Amino acid sequence: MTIAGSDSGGGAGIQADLKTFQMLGVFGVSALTAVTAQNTLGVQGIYNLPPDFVRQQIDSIVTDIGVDAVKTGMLSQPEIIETVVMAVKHYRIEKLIVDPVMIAKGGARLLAPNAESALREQLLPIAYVVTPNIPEAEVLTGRRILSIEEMREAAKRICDLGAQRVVIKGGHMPGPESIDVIYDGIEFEELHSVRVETKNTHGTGCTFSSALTAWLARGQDFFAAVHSAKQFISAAIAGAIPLGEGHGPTNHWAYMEQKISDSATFFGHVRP
Ligand SMILES: Nc1ncnc2c1ncn2[C@@H]1O[C@H](COP(=O)(O)OP(=O)(O)OP(=O)(O)O)[C@@H](O)[C@H]1O
Ligand SMILES: Cc1ncc(COP(=O)(O)O)c(N)n1
Repeated sequence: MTIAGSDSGGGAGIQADLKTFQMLGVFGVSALTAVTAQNTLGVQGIYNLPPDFVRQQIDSIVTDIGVDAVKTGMLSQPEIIETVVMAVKHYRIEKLIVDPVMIAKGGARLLAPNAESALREQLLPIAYVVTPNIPEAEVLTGRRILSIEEMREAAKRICDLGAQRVVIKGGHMPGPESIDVIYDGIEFEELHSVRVETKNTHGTGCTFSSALTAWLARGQDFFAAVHSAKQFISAAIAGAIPLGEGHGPTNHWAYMEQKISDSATFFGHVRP
């Protein structure tokens, strides 16, 4: 399940999450927190849903269909965070993947400033894994992050805040490689990938965290799931789609296309 906002542009938010779940063979369900009028140029409008109605959607899903893993994206308001925290505790959801979405690429706030403390103090302590980008990790820890060493220190601090595991995404750190730091509370790992020169990176964070959620739902262990999610996002960025005038979306079917062309057979037929 994804608990997140709708991106009318289809590259981020609920739409990115459900497309990713589908590509990875996971049945996606959703609880919407907000509806955005959004395209590749930015966010033109935000309509928050009432917290009670967010809870109602979660109740409808969990009491009937059930969930193997839950991710959160845009949570917008402190009241929505409190509602999600209560529901996660009530249903004893263990695999909670928190993507602490704060600010969209174009600069629009997707989390009210007065919701940051609720995210830090209430949501992080119940997270199985948190996936901040560098600016989000800076807000969560209150420290600047300018190096890999500082990414590691931030990961430790985020675990000290109560999260069980952390992936700090390095997309915002300049350099020829995009380096993510993974920490499970005991061991660190760094994931390196060649930085693709593209402006079409709308939705990279949502897509990465939903791929991670899908692999965790499928039962992969933490480090393996992060590696698999990285493969998915790397293919999606390499094959990103130049739609619109601004930051175009990543390509949610690129990973599967790659897998199909890598394999000699497709649906049992030998490829020509
Ligand atoms: N230009 C790039 N080339 C290769 N990998 C990238 C690039 N940009 C981001 N990534 C990778 O994409 C994933 C998402 O990272 P990123 O830091 O962009 O998340 P985000 O900031 O939450 O996304 P957004 O900027 O869309 O809000 C990470 O695995 C990161 O290493
Ligand atoms: C509804 C919504 N949710 C999240 C994001 C951030 O997306 P990302 O960090 O993946 O670019 C967004 N732009 N819109």
